[in-house]
This record gives sequence, structure tokens and C-alpha cells, in this order.
Amino acid sequence: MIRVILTDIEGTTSSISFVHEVLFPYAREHMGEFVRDWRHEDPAVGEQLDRVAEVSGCDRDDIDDLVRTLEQWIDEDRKETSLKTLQGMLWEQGYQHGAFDGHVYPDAAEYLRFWHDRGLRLYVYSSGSVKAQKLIFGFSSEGDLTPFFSGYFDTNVGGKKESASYRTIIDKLGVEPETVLFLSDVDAELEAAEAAGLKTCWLVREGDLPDTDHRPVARDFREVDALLQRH
Ligand SMILES: CSCCC(=O)C(=O)COP(=O)(O)O
Ligand SMILES: [Mg+2]
Repeated sequence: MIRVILTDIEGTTSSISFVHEVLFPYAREHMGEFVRDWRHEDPAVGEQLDRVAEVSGCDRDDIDDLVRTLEQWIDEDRKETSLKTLQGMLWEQGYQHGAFDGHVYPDAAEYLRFWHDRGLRLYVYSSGSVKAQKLIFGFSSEGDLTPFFSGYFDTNVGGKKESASYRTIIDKLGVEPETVLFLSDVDAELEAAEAAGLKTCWLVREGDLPDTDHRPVARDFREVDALLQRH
């Protein structure tokens, strides 16, 4: 019996193009100005710059090199926790100034509400920081969806392709792994979750459906709900 839904964001609740064509370009454009303005003002920014220097090997005092590294990581879609944390901080300005709304598919919004009202517990697990997760759902094209979520996980629990991360989440939730349904568009993430004992469903929003019979596949959240009815 599924009692908890754990969902990815990019490619699952929200379009890949919104992340890659709106959020990442905004972060690319504003990162330099943001870290230069805030590195001495906000200790949290300084702390993330410490981590960027540590991971990249850049000189901590060379702000130009740190900014170049962050820009390169954005171009490479690196899932570094420090980059993701800084992105979340600067996207807040974009949402608040109305530069964009968070894209959420209408079917995702509809079923998140429906599952919440039916008593399922909903959680997010994304490479985007917890702050970025709350922003995309709080300022979403479908309204404020944050009341439907019981909690949020980011790469501070570990990478999404590592099964240990899912074990950590299960421990924190205090539930049996087979009562959790993990939704994602990435095969390697689903495999890692399955290795930890979670149930999974592969979201394929666009293109051909994969030829697989070892896990359910869904085009949208309405099809996920049909799967839930069978559990
Ligand atoms: C939280 S919105 C920004 C998404 C993001 O930065 C990202 O890297 C997408 O990761 P996901 O794990 O949601 O596919
Ligand atoms: Mg994804």
C-alpha cells in the first residue's frame, strides 16, 4: 500500500525546458553580480563560496575564478550542492520580481492536490536546493502548491543516483520503503531508489516510451494515479 509519494521536479512535475531555458540562463546571467554583491553581506553566500573553492581547487580569494567556475558548472548542469544553493538564493529575486513563474504541469498540480486531500504524504527530492523547490512550487504557474507537501529533500542527503540517499530519506520519514512511490524521469535515479526498496514510476513526458517491463511508466500524473489505484 503506497502511503508516501516522493517526487522529482525537472522532467517530472515540471518541464525540462523551463529549467534549462529559463532558470539556468537567469542564474548564468546574474551569478557574478549576486556573489560579488552578497559575499561579505550574507554569511550563507560566503559559506557556499568556501565549498566552491574546496571542490574546484580555485583560490578562495579569487572571486573572478570562483564566478567562472560557477558559470561553467551551470553550463555543464553540474549537481554540486554549493551551486544549487546559490542558484536557489538568486532565483528568489527572479520569482519575487516577476521575471518568471515556476512551471508545473497542470496534471501534476491537480493530482498533488488530489493525493494530499486523499491523505497521502507528499515529499520532494530534487537536485535543486530546498529553497529552489519551495520557490518553484510556491510561485508556480498553478498557484501556491507548497501546502500539499510535508517536506523537501535536496543533495544534502546525497546524490539522486545513489541508493544510500533513498535509505537516508526513508530513515528520516520513518516509513517502510515499499510504502513510498518515487517518481522521476531519470532511469539511474529510479534504479537507485529501487535498490533501496522503494516503488517507482518512470515519468516520460515527451518522446517514445521506453521498452521496459520491470517498472511502470507514465506519461503524466493521471497515469500515475491509475497505477496507485492498482496498489
Ligand atoms: C528545484 S527547481 C531547479 C531544478 C534544478 O536545479 C535541477 O538541477 C533539477 O534537478 P531534478 O533533480 O529536479 O531533476
Ligand atoms: Mg528529473
